[in-house]
Amino acid sequence: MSALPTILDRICGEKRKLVAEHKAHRPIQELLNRAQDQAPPRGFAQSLTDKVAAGGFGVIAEIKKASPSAGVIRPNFQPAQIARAYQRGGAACLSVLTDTRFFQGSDADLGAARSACDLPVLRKDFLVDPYQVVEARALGADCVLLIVAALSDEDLAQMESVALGYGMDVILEVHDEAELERALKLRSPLIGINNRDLKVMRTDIATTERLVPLLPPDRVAISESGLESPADLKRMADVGVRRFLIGESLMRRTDVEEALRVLLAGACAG
Ligand SMILES: O=P(O)(O)OC[C@@H](O)[C@@H](O)c1c[nH]c2ccccc12
Repeated sequence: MSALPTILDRICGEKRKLVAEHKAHRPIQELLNRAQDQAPPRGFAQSLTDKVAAGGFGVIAEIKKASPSAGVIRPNFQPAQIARAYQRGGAACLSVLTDTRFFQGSDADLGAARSACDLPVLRKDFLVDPYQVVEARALGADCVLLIVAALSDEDLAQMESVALGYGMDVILEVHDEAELERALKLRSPLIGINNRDLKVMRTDIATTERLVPLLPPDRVAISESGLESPADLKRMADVGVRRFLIGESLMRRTDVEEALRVLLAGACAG
């Protein structure tokens, strides 16, 4: 019995073809050399922890022009400007969508955002091959996201070890109990609980509330997707979660610095 392909299957299928093309154009050795030439990663997990230790929230603010679920989110899209505004607004880290086909992002967006500020940057893409992890470091990325639903245990372990070998941080993204169990067999302490089900694109922040009690004490949760208001962040803080990945609700606002500042101030008050 074969289930219908999900959106995640489609995206990852296309990604595999793209990676094959990239490999033909740019041999891995060239990428390895470029990755080797990069300055060391800016501490991504550390930056989140610093904000939390100071009594605040660690926000990974996302730079994203469009998404499959929402279409175009931000028509006037200037990654460098947004990066600086996010930093001024209190972000701990940035996430930059580099997928072109579904999110209208690019590798160049990551470079532009990262060189415009001092924040550590997550390369947000659908990684299906270790080649893309090396590519991420060659682009200057400080962290990669590995989507447990999209990868075998072997691929996860291999890609994680390449990233950790470069001193990058790794977010292991899960959406349910079975995926969490697989993530816990890996080494990275950062567990991204995606409130959005990438198979059907439905979002419910109760997902974080359900999964976070299952995390052992040596892992830290990052609640991802669908977070919009100070009340949402307070609800997450009530179950002990103080690290967030926030995109669309900020990207829809003209002044993202003000939007982030207001969100954080509202969540910290009362
Ligand atoms: O825009 P939102 O709802 O605030 O969500 C941000 C982020 O969590 C979301 O973009 C995301 C989480 N995991 C992903 C994996 C691939 C692409 C995108 C994502």
